[in-house]
Amino acid sequence: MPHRVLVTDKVSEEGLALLKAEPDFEVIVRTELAKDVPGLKAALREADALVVRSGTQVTAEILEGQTRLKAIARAGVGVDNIDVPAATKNGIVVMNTPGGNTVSTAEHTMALMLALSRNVPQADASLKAGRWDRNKLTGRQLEGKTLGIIGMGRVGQAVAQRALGFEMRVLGFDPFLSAERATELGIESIPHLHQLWGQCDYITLHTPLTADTKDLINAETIAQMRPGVRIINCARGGLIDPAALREAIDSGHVAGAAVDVFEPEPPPADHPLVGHPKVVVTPHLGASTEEAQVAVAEEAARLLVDFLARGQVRFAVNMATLNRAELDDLRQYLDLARRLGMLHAQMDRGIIKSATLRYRGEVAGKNTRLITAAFAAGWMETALGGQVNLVNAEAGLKERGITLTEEKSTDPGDFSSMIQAEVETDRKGYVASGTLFGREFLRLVRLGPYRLDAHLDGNLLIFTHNDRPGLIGALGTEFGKRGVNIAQMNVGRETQGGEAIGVVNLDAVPDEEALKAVSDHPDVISVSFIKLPAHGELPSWLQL
Ligand SMILES: NC(=O)c1ccc[n+]([C@@H]2O[C@H](COP(=O)([O-])OP(=O)(O)OC[C@H]3O[C@@H](n4cnc5c(N)ncnc54)[C@H](O)[C@@H]3O)[C@@H](O)[C@H]2O)c1
Ligand SMILES: O=C(O)[C@H](O)COP(=O)(O)O
Repeated sequence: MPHRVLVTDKVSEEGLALLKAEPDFEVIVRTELAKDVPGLKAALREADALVVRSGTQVTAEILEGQTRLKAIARAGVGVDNIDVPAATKNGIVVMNTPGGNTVSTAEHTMALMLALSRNVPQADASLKAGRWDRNKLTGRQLEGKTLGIIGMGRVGQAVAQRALGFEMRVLGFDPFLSAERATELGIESIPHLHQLWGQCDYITLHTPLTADTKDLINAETIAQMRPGVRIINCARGGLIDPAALREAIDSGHVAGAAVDVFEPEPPPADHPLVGHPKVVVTPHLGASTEEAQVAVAEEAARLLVDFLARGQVRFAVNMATLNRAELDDLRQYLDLARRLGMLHAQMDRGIIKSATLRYRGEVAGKNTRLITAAFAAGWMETALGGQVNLVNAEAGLKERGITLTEEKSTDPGDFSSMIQAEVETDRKGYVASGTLFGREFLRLVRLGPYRLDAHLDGNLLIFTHNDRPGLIGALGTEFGKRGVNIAQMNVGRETQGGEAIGVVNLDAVPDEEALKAVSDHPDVISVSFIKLPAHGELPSWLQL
C-alpha cells in the first residue's frame, strides 16, 4: 500500500513535488478539509500522514481513534493549532520545520515596525482617497530608539540583527538567552521582564503561545511601559489582551500597534484592534513569502519521506529524534525492553505504581530513554493493544500517575549488557532482568529472586513450586497428553529443596484444563501463562 499524505493547507508546489516524486507516495491535496471537522476526520482514516500550516485545527476530536495516521508535518513553526498531547496519546509523531520562515518573519516584523513609524498604511489610504495629508502623517525614526524583544529564539535574534542595522538600541528578554550570546549579537540581555517594559520605545513579541505567555501584554504590563511605546506582534494573537491594548491606544499611552496574528484567525469583524486607525494589521503574513513557503514545504516533505520511507524521525515535537542507524543499533534492546514490559504486564501482581529500569554494562551507554519508552510500550500494550508505541507510551503512563525511573551503571556485572525492570505494585515489587546473547537471542536471566536462562519468546508457562523430584516429569506428562510440546525448560532456585521457579516455553497455547492440572499439582504454588511475540517478531514501530 502506498504512503498516503493528506495536505489540508496551502503549501508550495515544490514541497508537493518532492513527495510526489517518491515511489510509493500518494499525495492528496484537500484544502477544503481545513474547516470541515467530520470530513477531515474521515479522510485521515485513510491517510498515513497529514501536512498542515496554521489554517487547520488538528483537535483531539479529530485525532481520536486514528489508527492509520502516523505523522503530522507542520510546514512552519507554531504547532499551537495541533493538539500535540492528543497526537502523542494516539501515537502520532508531530514534526515542524523550524528555521525555514525565520528571515521572512523577521523582515515582516521590520516592515510592520517601519509602517507603524511612518504611517505607511494611513498615507497610502489617504492619498488614494484624493488627499495630500503631509502634515498629519509625520512619523518617527527608528535610529536611536530602544527596541525590546521578548523571545530571543530564531525570529527574535533575526529581528535583533536587523534592528541593529537600523541603529536601534536592542534589549532582549528570553529565559534561554545567555549573556555570551547577547554579547555576540551586540544586544543587552535583560534578566527580568519587569526591567524591560519601562525602557522601550518599541516592543516586539517572538515567543510561542504558552500558559506563561498568554496575554503577556495586558493592562498591568502596559501600565509599566513608557508613554508613546509602539507594540508589534508577529508571533501569536494570544500574546496580547486586545481589549487592554485598544484602551491604552485610545488613552494615548500606547502610540500604536502592528499586528500580524490574531486569536481566533480570521479575527471577528468587531475585533478591538483590527479597525483601529492607529493599528496596522496584516492577515498572518509573516511566513508568506515565496522563499519561506518553498523552504518550509520542502522541509516538511523531506521530514515525511525520512519518516515514512526511512524510519528517521527529525524535528519531532513529541518524541526524541531517532534515525535509522540509531534504531538499527538499539533494535534488539528495544525489543528486549518491550518483552520485559509485556512479561510484567501479564504477571498480574496488584495495582501498578511505578517501575524502575536499571541498565548495566554496554547498554547503559546507549539512548536508554528510548529503551525505557519501549519497556513502557510493552507494558501498556497488553492493556491497550496496538495503540501504544515509542511516541505515546511514557506519556500514557504519566497520565495514569505511574512513574518510570532509570538507573544506569556501566559496570557490566555478570553480562556485557543487562536490563532489569522492577515494577512496584500495591502488593509487592517484582523484578525481571533480560540480556542479549549474541546479536539476536533475548534471554530472561532473572525473575523475582531466581536466576534463570530462559528464552523470552512465544508461550511461557511460569510456575513457582516446591523443589521436589518428580514434578517436572508430571508436568511433561500433562502437556504431552494434550499434544502441547515443551520446546525449552528452565528452572531456578535459591536453595535445594526450597521454593523454585520453572519457565517452560511451549509450542502451543495450553488449554484451561492443562493449566488447571498444573496448578492443582500439590507441589505447585503459583502459575502464570505469558504470551510473548515469537522470536524475531517485531511490532510495526520497530520495523522502520
Ligand atoms: N507570523 C508568522 O507568520 C510567524 C512565522 C514564524 C514564526 N511565528 C511565531 O513566532 C514565534 C517565534 O518563532 P521562532 O521560530 O523564533 O521560535 P523559537 O522557538 O526559535 O523561539 C521562541 C523563543 O521564545 C522563548 N520564550 C518562551 N517563553 C518565553 C517567555 N515567557 N518569555 C521570553 N521568551 C520566551 C524561547 O526560549 C525561545 O527562545 C512562534 O510563536 C512562532 O509560531 C510566526
Ligand atoms: O508558526 C509559523 O510558522 C507561522 O505562524 C506561519 O504560519 P503559516 O504557515 O500559517 O503562515
